[in-house]
Amino acid sequence: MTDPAPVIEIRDLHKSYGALEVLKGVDIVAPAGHVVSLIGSSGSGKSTLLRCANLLEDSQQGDVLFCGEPVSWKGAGLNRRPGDHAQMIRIRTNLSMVFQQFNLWAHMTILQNVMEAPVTVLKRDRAEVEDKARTYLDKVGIGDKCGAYPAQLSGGQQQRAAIARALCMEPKALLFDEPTSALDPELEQEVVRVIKDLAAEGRTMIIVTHDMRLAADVSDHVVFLHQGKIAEEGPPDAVFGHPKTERLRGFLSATQ
Ligand SMILES: Nc1ncnc2c1ncn2[C@@H]1O[C@H](COP(=O)(O)OP(=O)(O)OP(=O)(O)O)[C@@H](O)[C@H]1O
Repeated sequence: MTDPAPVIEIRDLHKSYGALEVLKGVDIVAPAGHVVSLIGSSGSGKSTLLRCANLLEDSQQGDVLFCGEPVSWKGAGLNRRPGDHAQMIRIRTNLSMVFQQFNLWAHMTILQNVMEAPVTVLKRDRAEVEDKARTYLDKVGIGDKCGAYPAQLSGGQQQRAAIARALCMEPKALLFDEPTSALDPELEQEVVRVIKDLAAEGRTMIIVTHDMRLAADVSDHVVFLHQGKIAEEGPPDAVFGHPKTERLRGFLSATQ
């Protein structure tokens, strides 16, 4: 059976910061409903790749396609001009990102945080957005925290609020950048459960993670990045159960 149509396609992506070559020609495809996890040592370029995918960073070479449409700054003909803003917002709306450090607004309640971008950036109807926001907060298990401020929540609750905020954009795909790395182990599991539920619903996701169990449990495809290149990839059973390269075997034994 052939895979469903790709939602995200990354083709031959190259990214440098000055003389530092971080991505050296990376190809990744995330078909609709699939979960792709990116694993690899610190500094291998995982976060940079996600940031290029949703236009937080520009790349020097290669393409990022969203539902077949080029979204790299260069590929989309974007030039950081004011007129390009609308297209950038459309792309970011469809590729909603969850960050390691939650990035909630401290001066807003949890409900306001979740509603902020759909109401002020996307100009959606406030009452409809509020209904959706409450539904997504219930879904991630913190429906009773609508009126609380981020500082009044645990890290796990804050990250679940950040996931509700990403869902409230009604994106076509979710990008997670180490969503559990800033959490204590017991809080980590609350967030892992939510991500597993999203995977079971058939959401398209790319997850950068240091949590090999999470990658093994939720992924359709696992990509092992080493020094800016794909060193090995495949279904989780193969990557974790039968690693082919010495490099991946070394990485996996170091992370156990
Ligand atoms: N804005 C930047 N300017 C200069 N160098 C950067 C910048 N962002 C990242 N780098 C460098 O690029 C390399 C890859 O960083 P990146 O954050 O993508 O790695 P990573 O695999 O996500 O690492 P980690 O697992 O530690 O988060 C690192 O050497 C980092 O120092």
